[in-house]
Amino acid sequence: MLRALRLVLCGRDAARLEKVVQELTASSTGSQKQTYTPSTVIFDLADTDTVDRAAEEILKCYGQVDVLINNAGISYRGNILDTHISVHRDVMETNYFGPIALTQALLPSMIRRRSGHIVVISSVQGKIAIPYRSSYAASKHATQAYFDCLRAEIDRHGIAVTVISPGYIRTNLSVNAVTGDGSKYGVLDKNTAMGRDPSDVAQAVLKAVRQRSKDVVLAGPLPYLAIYLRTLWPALFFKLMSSRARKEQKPKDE
Ligand SMILES: NC(=O)C1=CN([C@@H]2O[C@H](COP(=O)(O)OP(=O)(O)OC[C@H]3O[C@@H](n4cnc5c(N)ncnc54)[C@H](OP(=O)(O)O)[C@@H]3O)[C@@H](O)[C@H]2O)C=CC1
Ligand SMILES: CCCCCCCCCCCCCCCC(=O)OCC(=O)COP(=O)(O)O
Repeated sequence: MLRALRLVLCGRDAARLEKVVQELTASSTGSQKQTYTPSTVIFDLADTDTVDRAAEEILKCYGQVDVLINNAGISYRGNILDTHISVHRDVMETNYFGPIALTQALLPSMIRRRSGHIVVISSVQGKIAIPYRSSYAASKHATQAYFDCLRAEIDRHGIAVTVISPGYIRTNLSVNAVTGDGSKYGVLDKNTAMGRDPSDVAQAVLKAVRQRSKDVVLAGPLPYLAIYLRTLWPALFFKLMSSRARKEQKPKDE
């Protein structure tokens, strides 16, 4: 039996979301799957005061949320000595407080239905911390911890939690990253440009949802090794990270 897909796309840029709606509508024309025209809800995830209202709007679209995918995020480039505390707060608002506020606002309706699936796109940097990424790695470690706690707490209500930890993906993440003074980094890093195709990552996320996986690392052998090293041989991992920090040292560090 064909199941109709009902999407609610959320973001802070109405025009950009509208473009996605048009692309999805055009790509589903003539396909086998029956797809509703996606709905949109516009809000800034970093403004946690607006998240409750956004959650109400999301629920009004189709009356329920089966799968919540927390994907929005922002990265950071900088050394800690030059980073204003407000930058750490801003990154935490988008990457941590926003997703947890939205999740908590939608949870009661899932618990009432004893059904639902919460997905969060974390990062390999939710499992290991690398130099010059302090705010970002901290926000992703916090994300990992919160959603691991949540999984344990809501399992008995029949709700699944999936944490996805990708390595580099070919997107605008590095271009949109903030620096220590809050300005935009604006550079497409080589690692990002050579990262995985976003649609491959999206397919892997859908597979994880279908399999109700709890924790998925989508990365190559080196990040995997680094994750194991951090647990099994932390002294070596810390040494490698110090050496990496020295090599990447920016003039302002000196
Ligand atoms: N690219 C990579 O190498 C990796 C990415 N990830 C994670 O993947 C997720 C998606 O990032 P990616 O697509 O790569 O990066 P992009 O910068 O290309 O996209 C980030 C998305 O997040 C949205 N966003 C950012 N801040 C807010 C906000 N305050 N409110 C609403 N939406 C917001 C952006 O919307 P807008 O267009 O309005 O700015 C944009 O759609 C992030 O959580 C990131 O940490 C994880 C590992 C690797
Ligand atoms: C003797 C054994 C040697 C083993 C060497 C292990 C050490 C190798 C370090 C590998 C570090 C991998 C970092 C991967 C980072 C990553 O994939 O991050 C994903 C992102 O979220 C990207 O965000 P960014 O803003 O940093 O582009």
